[in-house]
This record gives sequence, C-alpha cells and structure tokens, in this order.
Amino acid sequence: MEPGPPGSFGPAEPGPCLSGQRGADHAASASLQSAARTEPGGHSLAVAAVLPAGGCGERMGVPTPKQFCPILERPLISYTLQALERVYWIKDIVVAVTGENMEIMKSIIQKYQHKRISLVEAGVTRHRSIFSGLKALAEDQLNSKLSKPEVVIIHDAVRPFVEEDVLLKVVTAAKEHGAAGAIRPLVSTVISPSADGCLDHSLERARHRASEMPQAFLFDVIYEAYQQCTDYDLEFGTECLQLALKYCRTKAKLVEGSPDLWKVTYKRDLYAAESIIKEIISQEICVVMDSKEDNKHVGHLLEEVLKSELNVHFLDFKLVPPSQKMENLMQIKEFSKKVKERNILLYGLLISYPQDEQKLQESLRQGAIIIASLVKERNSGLIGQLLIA
Ligand SMILES: Nc1ccn([C@@H]2O[C@H](COP(=O)(O)OP(=O)(O)OP(=O)(O)O)[C@@H](O)[C@H]2O)c(=O)n1
Ligand SMILES: O=P(O)(O)OC[C@@H](O)[C@@H](O)[C@@H](O)CO
Repeated sequence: MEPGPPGSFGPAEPGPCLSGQRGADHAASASLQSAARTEPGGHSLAVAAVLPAGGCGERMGVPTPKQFCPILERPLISYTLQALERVYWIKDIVVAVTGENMEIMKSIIQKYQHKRISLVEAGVTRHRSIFSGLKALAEDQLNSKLSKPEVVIIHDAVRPFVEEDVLLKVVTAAKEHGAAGAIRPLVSTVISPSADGCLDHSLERARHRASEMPQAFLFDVIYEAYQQCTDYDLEFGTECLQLALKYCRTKAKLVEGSPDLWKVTYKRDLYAAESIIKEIISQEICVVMDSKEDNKHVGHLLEEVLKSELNVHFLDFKLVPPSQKMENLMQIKEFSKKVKERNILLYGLLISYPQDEQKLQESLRQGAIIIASLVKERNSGLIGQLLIA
C-alpha cells in the first residue's frame, strides 16, 4: 500500500504527501485567486512568505528544536513548507533558521525537494528572525537576491496545517487594508493578575480573539514598522499586527481562521499533529492486488468493504498478473526496504477468496480490517511482512 496515489497534491516528493485543499471550495478559491492577484491593468500581485524557524522549542521539552521534530519520520517544518509550496502564487519562501541548524535545513530542502526556498540567519527572538527574513526581501539590502514583494505573508514554521483559502483571504485583506491576520475564538478566558498574584480582572471572552497565523502585510508597511520599532519590541513583542498599528497606524483586518491553524508548542501538539497527518494520508491509499483478471470483482468487493473501514476518499486498485512463485512474494521484502527510504510503507497481505460467497465476504472483511489498521498506524515494523486475512 502506498500513501499519496494520483489525486494527492503538490510536487511528487518522498514521504507522506498531504492531499490538496481540504474543505476549501475550488471554485471560490479560483475566484479569490484572480481577485487577490490581479491589479487594474492585469498584472499579478507579487507575494512572498517569511517563515520564522529559529526557535529552540523550550516548551516542547525535547533536545531537538520542535520545527525539526519528526512526524511520521518527516520533520515538522517540511509539512509547513509543503503547504506553502502548494500555493503557486507565493513566489518566494524565506525561512529564518539559526546558523547551527542551517545545514539541517538545507538537507531537508534537498531530501523533500522543496522549491522557492531561501534561507536567512534567524535572530535571538521571533521578531528579530522575522525582521531578518524581511531584510532579505527588501531591495535596499546589498546581498538581497530576492525581489521585493508587494504583499508578504508571515507564518510560523510550526503551524503545518495552513490551507490556500486562508492565505488568500489574508493576502486579499492585506492588499486592501495594509495588514491582515487570522484569528480564532478563545478557548480559555483571559485574566489580568494583580501584583500580589490575585485576580485583578478578567476579559470578556466573547469580545476577544486569539491571534494566530498566517498574517499578511503590504511589504512596505511591515518593513517600515520593523525598521522603526524599539529593541524592547524586538526583544519581548509577540504580535506583528501590533507593530503595524503602532508604527504605521495600520489597523489590520482580522480574518476568521480554521481550527487547524494552531501552533505546535507542547509535546501534546506533536501527537495531535501526527494524528491529523495520519488521518489525512489514510484517506488516500493505493492497493496493489495480485489477482487474476477474471477475479476483478474480488477487488471491487474489497473496495466496498474497505470504504466502510477507512472512510476512503480515493481508492486506486492496481491489478497485476498473478505472481508465479513464493519468491515473487519475497520480493516484497526487498522492495519495501527501497521504498521505505522515500517514507513509503509497503506491506504484503494474502487474502484467500473461496468460492463460497459468505466465506469470501468474511476474508475480505478481515483483509479490510488489517489494511485499515496498517494505514492508520503506519507501523514501519511490519513493512515487507506478509500478513494473512
Ligand atoms: N528566536 C526565534 C524564536 C522563535 N522563532 C520561531 O517562531 C515560531 C513561533 O515561535 P514559538 O512557538 O515560540 O517557538 P519557540 O520559540 O521555538 O518555542 P519556545 O518559546 O517554547 O522556546 C516558531 O516557528 C519558531 O521557530 C524564530 O524564528 N526565532
Ligand atoms: O509567542 P510565541 O513565540 O509562542 O508564538 C508567537 C505567537 O504569539 C504568534 O504566532 C501569534 O500569537 C500571532 O502573533
């Protein structure tokens, strides 16, 4: 079984490939795209993205900075890059990483064939890392190889579940208002403590929102704001929208974001991200059946039973000529080691299909249960093994 058969989205890169736009209406997206990117006179809007990825992930509580922590054996940041690369109208993606992680980042770009990526040195705070990314895009910098965009997206590298529709909304809004940011309803009430550690007052939750990412700005607005802001802002600030307001009197347009925009901060977030990614990739599987041509209906019966197990959006059957000898099956073992390098997990499954219809249904149901658990768990310990339903 292979994740990501035809129908997945984005460049053919190794490893779990998250399918394309989830939930966004393609027609709406197309009309948004044309509105967001064409100007009077028809030239398209130049859009770039800055991804701060220079943190150490202290709250994650592991030695590896969280942006490089593996999810299904693929670094978290690679999923975020994949999500942004899927958006063809973002022409440059500038990633800010620390000098010590530069080589790791380059190897990730190479292994997962990421495109349109430029790397800059991160700063000691998130704002300084973002500023470093903006400088790389500003044309007033000596070593700038990138052209200045009209609109720049700022998005945390540890927010992998970002879809084109919200990117389009913040870019469209930033074009009109100068700045825009995704927001979400508060889950907990915000309170203000007094100096003696007691409650001073609480904010009315319904009237407040959590500021999330992505955010977008007219490049000149946010670049000017960063150039003017104080060291205190750069050291302790956490909100880019506030910089645009404070230094450029630009009131950001707030855009309701989807629940998936959350930031991976604590270890629990990594487990949650892994479950979401497993759910995404388990909606698209490919079953290669070693079945004689005249037993095609067995494949369709298995497809029906599988759909009840996996809530499958897409199922692609490959019927291959029957394998002659047991050693052909042994080839699965060798082949599975090869494809594992591309983070594709291959398992063998023998399903007997007796003439008796009831027994046939039973073995197909057993087969579907095994396939469903292999896809959901992606247990790499079973690759190349032959399971029997
Ligand atoms: N000096 C820094 C600090 C943070 N970030 C980035 O800003 C994003 C959001 O910041 P946060 O979640 O706070 O990341 P960390 O600072 O790594 O986390 P922690 O505060 O737990 O150390 C992350 O992609 C992080 O890599 C950055 O580019 N440069
Ligand atoms: O403060 P942290 O570095 O954990 O994360 C940054 C977040 O504050 C930021 O991404 C959003 O709140 C939007 O500004």
